[in-house]
Amino acid sequence: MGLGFAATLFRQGAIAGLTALRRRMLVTLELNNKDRAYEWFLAWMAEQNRLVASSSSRSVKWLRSHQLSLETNVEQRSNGSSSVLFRLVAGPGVHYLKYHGAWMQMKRERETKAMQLMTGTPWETVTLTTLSRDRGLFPRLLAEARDLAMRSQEGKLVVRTAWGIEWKPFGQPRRKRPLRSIVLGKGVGERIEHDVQAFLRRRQWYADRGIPYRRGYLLHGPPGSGKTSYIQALAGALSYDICLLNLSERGLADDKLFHLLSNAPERSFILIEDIDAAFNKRVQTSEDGYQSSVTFSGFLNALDGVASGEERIVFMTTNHIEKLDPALIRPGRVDLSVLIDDASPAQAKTLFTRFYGGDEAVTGLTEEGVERLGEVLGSITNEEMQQGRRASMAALQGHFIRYGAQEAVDTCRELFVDRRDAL
Ligand SMILES: Nc1ncnc2c1ncn2[C@@H]1O[C@H](COP(=O)(O)OP(=O)(O)OP(=O)(O)O)[C@@H](O)[C@H]1O
Repeated sequence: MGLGFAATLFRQGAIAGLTALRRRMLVTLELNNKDRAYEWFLAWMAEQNRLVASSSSRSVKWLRSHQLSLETNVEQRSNGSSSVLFRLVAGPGVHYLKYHGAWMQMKRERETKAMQLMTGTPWETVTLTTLSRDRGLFPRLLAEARDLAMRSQEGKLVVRTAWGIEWKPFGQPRRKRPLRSIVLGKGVGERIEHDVQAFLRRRQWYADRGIPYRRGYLLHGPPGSGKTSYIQALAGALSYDICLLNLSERGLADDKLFHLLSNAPERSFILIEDIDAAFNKRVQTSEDGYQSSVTFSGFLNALDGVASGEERIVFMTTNHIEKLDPALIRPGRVDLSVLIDDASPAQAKTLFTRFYGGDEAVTGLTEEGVERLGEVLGSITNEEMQQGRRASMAALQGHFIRYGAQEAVDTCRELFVDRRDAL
């Protein structure tokens, strides 16, 4: 009996001792996939896996990951083409690494029974454990992971879409499009750009007057005139992201919409395209007849939002401004409304020069081509244009991609078609 008692006492003592030792000696960090740092950390691990294999990692000298998961991404190259990339990330299980001389255990766990209600993805956690007493180790590691994530987005445009009540990146960050590659009517682009810049400079002015710090823009005009392209290029030029909101998305309801608009990531434009299709009868119906549960008044409420000091910039586009409810376009919801029209002869000429100007083989032709293009376009009378004989910038772009300079000029008149039904 005495022996048994002593053995139990010893066991309990050992357990308590071990727990105390673990508490004193081990430092643990838990990350879950609700946090942005979670993705950054996994990407950092994947990168270290690659670097350690080629002995070029500066901070990690040793890494063993036997369980890997595959992540497939599409990357856009600078010439516009894209390629599929495979990335091996640390899968669920235990991994070991040596970071700045300290051994660490990394454990990735996936909760299989419970899901995140709004997004339908399983809960995941990563637990990092180390014996090192250096308290700065984890912050340093996370900062490295964050910097790596930021570097991979530098010079790129991140487009996010709503995923439940969260904004998640849609595909890989895209190459930014230069603002000057969008050729708009005289002063049109500058007007929008200056307005946005003036708004961004006046945060304090809004705060002093207690006005909600938000601004709404409506770009209207025929299809293919560059509305969406301009907004994306402007976001890129100002190093903003785009949050693309589709109001006819299944499962989107007033409360979720309100949450999404109130919790958009900082430095992002919220872009709502074809707003006329969404609410022209104050009911939201998608192509297959599905009626979204977003109501018109719910949408207006979400646009107005809670009066917080958070910056919010909303861009809406439409082909049919006349179909919009006046309640939607009143100041406060739409502060600047701009017409982005079909190609004027001047725009067509600028686009022509952009296409063929840098091409050595046709440089001689370019000036002459622009002249001739001007003549051809000039021969389309104002009356004809008013009758609807117009060409969209998208059509001109397609034409210039298809033909050489000479042929493009010779055949461009046929681009000017009757677009009255598009207007
Ligand atoms: N003003 C422009 N300058 C240069 N390219 C243009 C311009 N307008 C359109 N394009 C080209 O045409 C294509 C379609 O443009 P975009 O989607 O921006 O038009 P949109 O006005 O938003 O059309 P929609 O109203 O149908 O959404 C893009 O590839 C873009 O490069």
